[in-house]
Amino acid sequence: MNMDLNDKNKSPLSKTFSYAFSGIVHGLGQERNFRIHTVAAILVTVLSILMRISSVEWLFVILSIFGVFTLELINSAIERVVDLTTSEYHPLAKQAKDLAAGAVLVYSIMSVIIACIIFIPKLAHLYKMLIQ
Ligand SMILES: Nc1ncnc2c1ncn2[C@@H]1O[C@H](COP(=O)(O)OP(=O)(O)OP(=O)(O)O)[C@@H](O)[C@H]1O
Repeated sequence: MNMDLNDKNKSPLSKTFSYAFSGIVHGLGQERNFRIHTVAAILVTVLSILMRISSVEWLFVILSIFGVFTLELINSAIERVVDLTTSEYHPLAKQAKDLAAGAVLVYSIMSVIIACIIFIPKLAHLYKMLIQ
């Protein structure tokens, strides 16, 4: 409630940004999966720089990284809404959480496929050069 009073002087746009930003910070702080995605994103970014990937490849890497983060945030939001609705076991609560988790998994699988398409040929080429 105090936060709402303090925020009265802010413009609606800056409020929107600050709420969205606090959601991201909360996700990073509270969600284990979010931290795993952050480590993976840093590793992929470093590998992309080292491998000097093309602009088009960067677009796919960026879409993969931001897509997983976005879906993970939506998944966390759905988990909280479900928990707010019921603390009892309910088949629909299970379906809602499993569907949201499934969405993250589907996108993560796509991201891994993209990473394989981009990096396996480059790593194979590097390996060939090293053993020659
Ligand atoms: N109220 C509920 N009713 C029925 N099943 C539930 C309920 N809450 C959770 N579950 C089941 O337990 C699983 C784990 O739920 P939980 O809320 O612990 O999320 P989680 O998988 O730990 O998510 P994360 O690791 O991202 O925090 C859900 O995917 C769902 O199958």
